[in-house]
Amino acid sequence: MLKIAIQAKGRLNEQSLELLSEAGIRVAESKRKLISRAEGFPLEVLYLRDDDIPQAVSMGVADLGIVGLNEVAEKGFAVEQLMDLGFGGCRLSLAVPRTADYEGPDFFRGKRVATSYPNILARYFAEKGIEADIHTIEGSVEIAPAVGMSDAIFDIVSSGGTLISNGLTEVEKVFFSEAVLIAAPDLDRAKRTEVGQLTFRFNSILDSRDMKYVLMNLPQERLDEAIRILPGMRSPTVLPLAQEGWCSIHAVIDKAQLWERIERLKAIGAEGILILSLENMIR
Ligand SMILES: Nc1ncnc2c1ncn2[C@@H]1O[C@H](COP(=O)(O)OP(=O)(O)OP(=O)(O)O)[C@@H](O)[C@H]1O
Ligand SMILES: O=P(O)(O)OC[C@H]1O[C@H](OP(=O)(O)OP(=O)(O)O)[C@H](O)[C@@H]1O
Ligand SMILES: [Mg+2]
Repeated sequence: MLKIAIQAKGRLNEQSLELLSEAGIRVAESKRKLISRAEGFPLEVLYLRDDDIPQAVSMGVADLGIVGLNEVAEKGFAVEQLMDLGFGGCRLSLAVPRTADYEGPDFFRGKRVATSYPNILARYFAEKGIEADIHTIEGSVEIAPAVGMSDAIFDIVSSGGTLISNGLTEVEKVFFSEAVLIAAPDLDRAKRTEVGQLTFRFNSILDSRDMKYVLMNLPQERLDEAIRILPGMRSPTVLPLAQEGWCSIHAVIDKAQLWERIERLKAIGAEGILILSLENMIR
C-alpha cells in the first residue's frame, strides 16, 4: 500500500487533505494519531512536521509527500518532484529594516542575516559572491533585527503583512515556492502504477480549477460566429431549443478568458448565460 506524508498541522495541512478529498480519498482527521488508513484508495497517510517530509520520502519511509518546494530545496534530499499542486504559494525573500539604506545585494557583505533557510540563502550569496554571516534560527525570524540579533532576515513572504508589522522591507525575492508532490527515488513498478493513478486524479482536479463550464441560448443564425469565439475541449456542444431558430451552446472556457468571451457572445445575441464550476476534468 502507498504511504503519503502530509503536514500534521500548519499552513499546508488543510489544503493537502482537501486535495485528497477531492480525489475521492477520505482520511480520518488526525488529532493525535500520526498515521491513518485512507478510504477510496489504497493509501496510508503519515502526519509529519513539514521539515521532516523530504527526508521521510527520500528514505522511503513514505512513498509520496506533499510539502513546500522551499523545504525540498532547503533540505536537499534526493526525491523526485512529480507535480506542482497550486496552493501554498509564497517566496523566500531578503528583508531589511525600513530605515536601512539599501542599494543592492552588496548591502549584505559582512552583515548578520537571520533565517530558517540557511542552505538556500548560502547558495544565493555564493552566486552573488557575497560573504555574509548567516544565523540559523527556527522561527519568529522577523523579530531578529528589532531585538539586535541580526541586521537583516531571509524568510517566507506571502502578503508581506508580517514584514510590515515588524518594520521590515522586502528587498530581494530569491526563491518562489508552492506545495509540490514528491516521490521516493526508487519506487517499484506496482507502486509507480498506483502513483500514476493518484497523479491522474490530482491533475484532473487542478485542470478543472482553471476552467468554467458555460451554457447559453443563441439565435441559430449566429452559431458560426459563436463557435469561432468558443474554444471547447474539441468544439462546443450545440443542442436545439424547443423554440424554432434558437439553440443552446455548452463549452468549457479558461477562467482567464472567461469575461472577454462572454462579452463577445453577448454582443452577438447570446442570452440566459450560465457559468458553472467544474468539479473534475479528464482531458
Ligand atoms: N504565509 C504563507 N503563505 C503561503 N504559504 C506559506 C506561508 N507560510 C508558509 N507557507 C508554506 O507552507 C509551509 C508550511 O508553513 P508553516 O508555517 O505551517 O510551517 P511550520 O511552522 O514549519 O510547520 P511544522 O510545524 O510542520 O514544521 C511553508 O514551508 C511554506 O511552503
Ligand atoms: O507575508 P505574510 O502573508 O505575512 O506571510 C508570511 C508569514 O507566514 C508564515 O508564518 P505563519 O503565519 O505560518 O506562522 P508561523 O510563524 O507560526 O510559521 C511565515 O513564516 C511568515 O512569517
Ligand atoms: Mg516546519
